[in-house]
Amino acid sequence: MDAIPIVDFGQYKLRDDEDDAVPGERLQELREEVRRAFTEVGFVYLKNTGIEQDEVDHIMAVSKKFFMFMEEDKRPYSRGSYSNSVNHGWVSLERESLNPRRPGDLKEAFNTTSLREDIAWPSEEFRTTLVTFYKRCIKLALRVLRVMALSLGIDPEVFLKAHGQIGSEENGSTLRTLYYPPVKSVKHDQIRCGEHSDYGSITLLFQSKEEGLQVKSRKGEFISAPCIPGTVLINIADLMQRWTSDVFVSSVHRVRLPPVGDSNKERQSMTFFVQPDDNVMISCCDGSNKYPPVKCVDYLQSREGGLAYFSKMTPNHIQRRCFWIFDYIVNT
Ligand SMILES: O=C(O)CCC(=O)C(=O)O
Ligand SMILES: [Fe+2]
Repeated sequence: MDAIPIVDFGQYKLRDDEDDAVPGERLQELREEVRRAFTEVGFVYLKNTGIEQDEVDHIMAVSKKFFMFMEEDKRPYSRGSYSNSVNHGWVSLERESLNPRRPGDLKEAFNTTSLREDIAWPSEEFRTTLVTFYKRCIKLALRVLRVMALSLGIDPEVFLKAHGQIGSEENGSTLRTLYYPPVKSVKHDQIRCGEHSDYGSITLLFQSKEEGLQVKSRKGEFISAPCIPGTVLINIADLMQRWTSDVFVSSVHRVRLPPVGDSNKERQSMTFFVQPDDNVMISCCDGSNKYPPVKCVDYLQSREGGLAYFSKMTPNHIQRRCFWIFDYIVNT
């Protein structure tokens, strides 16, 4: 399978009146399709999830109001300025290179990592909109995780239990709203978002209609993953690949520049990066010893720039990480 499949999630869509635990038999077809997508491509479009395109468009419109603020009005909300939530807040243009061999990504982002009441938000509208959507994403993510466990023939609670504290300070799951501004000047090799795979368990991805997202197929070619209105694109992340002993694959993806002639087109997207609870031990779910057990928070920190990881990085990568840490220290 080379294309990203579209799977109908209607059997298990978010409904106000329904409990999360739907009998496994009702999900029979769904689990087979999900297994196929995640073992062969690592990405799937889910339709009929209960999250409608209007809702997504509205959150992007509210996010855009923030991205349109003057630089100095965004700066107080920078990532690094929230003492209890290091990953929460605004990430400025070119600040990150998801592929460290490339110059900084041509994107801005705002991470919602904490739902605490006592943190400052740029506006009440922004806060309620993002916090409400964060909670909607949790509900959908837990349903997807349940189907994934069923599709592997393991106890359906295995993944759910490991995400039992999602939405609290004991779990680092993050809703990221992204803004790709019109492209004015481009450095050599610079793109909107460099090649990378995500770190945690799964990612829920929502896009505006402007194309750019590409996923690396098993043949090693980048295939385009456009917005299909009304669907949610879900992908496997690295910790889930490890957890499933490489049965589910975490695929590399990127966001290319707009085609010449469309460079004034901005783009928006939102990602909900789902992670297990910080203190959960992740051991291969098939009972094998393919990878030794690892504590979730240790794994994620090593991926996000822990010292142990420095030995594997290129000088360019180390330089960027040091810059990020310096930035964090200066801002706190
Ligand atoms: O903007 C997109 O479509 C994808 C962004 C992404 O892959 C990420 O932030 O991890
Ligand atoms: Fe990603």
